[in-house]
Amino acid sequence: MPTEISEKILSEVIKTRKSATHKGNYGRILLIGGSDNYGGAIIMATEGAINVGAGLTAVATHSVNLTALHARDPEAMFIDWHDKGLPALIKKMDVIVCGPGLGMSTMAQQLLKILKENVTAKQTVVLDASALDLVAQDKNFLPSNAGHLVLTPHQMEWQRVSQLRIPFQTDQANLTALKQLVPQGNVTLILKSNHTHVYGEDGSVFINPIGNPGMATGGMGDTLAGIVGGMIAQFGPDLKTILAAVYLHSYAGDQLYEDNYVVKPTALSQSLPKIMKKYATSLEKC
Ligand SMILES: NC(=O)C1=CN([C@@H]2O[C@H](COP(=O)(O)OP(=O)(O)OC[C@H]3O[C@@H](n4cnc5c(N)ncnc54)[C@H](O)[C@@H]3O)[C@@H](O)[C@H]2O)[C@@H](O)CC1
Ligand SMILES: Nc1ncnc2c1ncn2[C@@H]1O[C@H](COP(=O)(O)OP(=O)(O)O)[C@@H](O)[C@H]1O
Ligand SMILES: [Mg+2]
Repeated sequence: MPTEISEKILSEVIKTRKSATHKGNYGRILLIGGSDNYGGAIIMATEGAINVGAGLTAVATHSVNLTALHARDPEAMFIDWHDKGLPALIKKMDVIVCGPGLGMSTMAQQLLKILKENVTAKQTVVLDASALDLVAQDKNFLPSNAGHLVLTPHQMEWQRVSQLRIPFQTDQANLTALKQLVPQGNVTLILKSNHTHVYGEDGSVFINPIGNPGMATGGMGDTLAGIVGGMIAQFGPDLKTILAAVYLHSYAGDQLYEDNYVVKPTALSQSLPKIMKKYATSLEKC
């Protein structure tokens, strides 16, 4: 039986910031995605990362998205995803989120190749959306040389990757498929649904008991990918951080659903700093 994630995970993971710190202490994250058709996806992922408090956020996307990105989120740095400086930038990051709005083009495939060639064991890679669809087409796209991998498929994406049709996605079958996909085991699977399951490196299984159908809106998963990446950038790649990110996303969604028919992903992101402040546990002041 999976263990229910509970509210206490938020105060366990979210820490009050010490005075003697700077942006360099809260992690560097790069988000790769946003084709000329799907710019909104990478912007929503970026808003997730910024609003959970990633120290430095950079975005590699199609140049057509630059103005919209900076108009909404001037906190984010931008690099054209064709830029020759991308490999060097990847090397500087703690976390790389790849996939929201990436698309399936030759360029998208090239970007996954560049990611795999430049990522190291010190880094965490979060793969979402199109990046997972490309892995489903060719397992060689999986950057398994990263220190830690986090996969965030919805059930249909997981069907494509694992070859398990949705009715057959039981916990046991999912764990077996995950082991086949990443034999070295440095992977966490966030299998999204109305009650998301999380599969840890050690074979542990968790279920998210909260969330609501107001969250069934395009961009909600892109936002989660950014939240997961931003939380890992700042609190480290432990399973607890990942569970807190999943819970926080749904908790924020539930707060908004109390008096909204639909939960807009951008509104969810904007509500995060206030919620996190409430759950921050005190550290000794320095
Ligand atoms: N504003 C934007 O730019 C947006 C861009 N998006 C991007 O569009 C690309 C395609 O992703 P999509 O997910 O839309 O398309 P997919 O075709 O990969 O999956 C969506 C379909 O899967 C099925 N499905 C079954 N179980 C599901 C579950 N539990 N959750 C969700 N879907 C389930 C549904 O029929 C749904 O229509 C990705 O790159 C994605 O990031 C989407 O994230 C939506 C918003
Ligand atoms: N009915 C629902 N109940 C709870 N959570 C939901 C519901 N529908 C969607 N969600 C959540 O919204 C997110 C949707 O992710 P995804 O399908 O990848 O969206 P997108 O690709 O459009 O950004 C997931 O985190 C999922 O758990
Ligand atoms: Mg998605």
